[in-house]
Amino acid sequence: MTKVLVLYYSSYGHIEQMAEAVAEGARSAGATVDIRRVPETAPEAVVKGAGFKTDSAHPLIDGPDALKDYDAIIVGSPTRFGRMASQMASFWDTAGGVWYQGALHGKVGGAFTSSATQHGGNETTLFSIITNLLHFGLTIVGLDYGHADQQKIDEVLGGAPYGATTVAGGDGSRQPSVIDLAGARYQGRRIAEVATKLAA
Ligand SMILES: Cc1cc2nc3c(=O)[nH]c(=O)nc-3n(C[C@H](O)[C@H](O)[C@H](O)COP(=O)(O)O)c2cc1C
Repeated sequence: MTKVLVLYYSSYGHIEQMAEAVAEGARSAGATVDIRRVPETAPEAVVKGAGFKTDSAHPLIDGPDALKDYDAIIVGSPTRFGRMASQMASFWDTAGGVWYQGALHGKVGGAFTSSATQHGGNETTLFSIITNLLHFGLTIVGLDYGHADQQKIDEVLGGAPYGATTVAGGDGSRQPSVIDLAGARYQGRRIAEVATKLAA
């Protein structure tokens, strides 16, 4: 059975919700899915001062070698100054041994993100994740226009051909919408389907 890892970091829960939707989509394609977080690396004073969410039902990933156990790896991170969060980059920066072994070559990958504003850098964040994954040899699957609602313009929404996104608002009060979550599910399903086909 195809094994999918949804690996994420989330300070305020938007990416956590998107991760669950991505996982749902992958499961709907028949895959076995694990959702894992990367460790918090911000100082305690920042975590407390900025009100980061510290509780989660999802366990931490058991080190970089755990990446080898999956057919597909889908990475989610909030936007930080137009790129992935340092917490996520920091995890990948410990995976040099996995890179050296070429252990992820040919696996399927994808990216999803959240930003405060619609044009605050979510697409460049997706590409910062995708760039990282390409270095490890993953074959990237985005969010194709089969998720047709990404073309709507009558409401604020996330979603780009490069990956599922959501828009949190300047104060973080906007939650992932029905369409944003549908995009995340669609991408999860598509990635699991591609991974299953490549493994056949
Ligand atoms: C240090 C920092 C930098 C950020 N940079 C951006 C940014 O460049 N563009 C943007 O739209 N939002 C930015 N944000 C807002 C986050 O992207 C937003 O809080 C996040 O998408 C919410 O997702 P989460 O609930 O999963 O943490 C930033 C937030 C922080 C704390």
